[in-house]
Amino acid sequence: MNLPVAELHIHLEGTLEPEMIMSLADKHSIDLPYSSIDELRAQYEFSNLQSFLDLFYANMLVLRTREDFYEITMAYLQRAHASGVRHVELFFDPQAHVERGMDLRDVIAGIRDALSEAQDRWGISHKLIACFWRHAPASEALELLRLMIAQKHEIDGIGLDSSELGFPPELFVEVFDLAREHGLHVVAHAGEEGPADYIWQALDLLKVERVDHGIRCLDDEKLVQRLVAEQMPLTVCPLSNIRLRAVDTMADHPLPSMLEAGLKVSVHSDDPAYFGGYMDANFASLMKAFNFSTEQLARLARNSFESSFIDDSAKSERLAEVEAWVSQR
Ligand SMILES: Nc1ncnc2[nH]cnc12
Ligand SMILES: [Zn+2]
Repeated sequence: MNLPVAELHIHLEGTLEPEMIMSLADKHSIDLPYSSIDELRAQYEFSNLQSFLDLFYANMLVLRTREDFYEITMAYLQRAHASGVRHVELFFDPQAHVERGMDLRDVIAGIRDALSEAQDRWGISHKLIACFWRHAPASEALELLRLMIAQKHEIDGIGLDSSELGFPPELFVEVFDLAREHGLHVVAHAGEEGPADYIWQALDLLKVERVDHGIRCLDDEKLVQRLVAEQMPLTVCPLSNIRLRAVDTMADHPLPSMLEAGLKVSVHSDDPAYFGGYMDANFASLMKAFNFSTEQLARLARNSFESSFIDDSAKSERLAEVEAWVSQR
């Protein structure tokens, strides 16, 4: 299809493919509880968000060095390039890596090396977003953010992820206030499994610029009206929603009605190594279920660039690529 898009909701650690888990475990002599890739793959059946997160956090322990972060980021960017991604805003979970003794500077340097190389090789532009865990105390996130600011870590924004239910955005007001004071962009997962109220909190208390997922907004008509009026971006992840059972089947996915309602939605891959594929697989699955028109596809692509944090002139260039794609259809 080759639709040019911005990938705005992708967790670096969620691109860790089973083959790389095995090879990194081998490289670092880490004993995994699986003896083969097939045995590992057999674990990839999820009943909800938490059942996925348990495996996701266990597997990412194989990432140990700056080179590992370079390798996983490069492998992702190569796939992204092949699936039409022209701009990426990459999430990573700093707490996961600090917790096992890594120096965050190595993590970020490895990721940044690959991002710069992809910019030179394929013209993919980028931003880097550190996501804090909502299942961990907000004081821990605050301490880490203060350190990242003091050490001038090269991040462009912060996000909020991990287990949603029981961990409302209101717990993280101080963290988000500090981030905004320092000119960082702010986004948060909200309304993936959690209630529409968490989306209100993300907007009113965290003052987010984008809501990650946000599909549960449909339970609250007033909220939908507000999101439409403000053209607040929602980064929707169709394959993720199916695999984590937030939605039953692709045919039941609310994306077409969200588009129809005038919500600023775009399509993203979340954790593609776990959910059955990258940007292209998400679009292929949507096309099979909904057979979107050229205009619907172009709207999703335009929304992705308009929702991104790239500057206005780069945004215009990317939007022109979408129009060129439309005119070739
Ligand atoms: N879908 C998701 N929701 C919350 N936290 C995550 N971390 C990685 N993927 C996530
Ligand atoms: Zn996510």
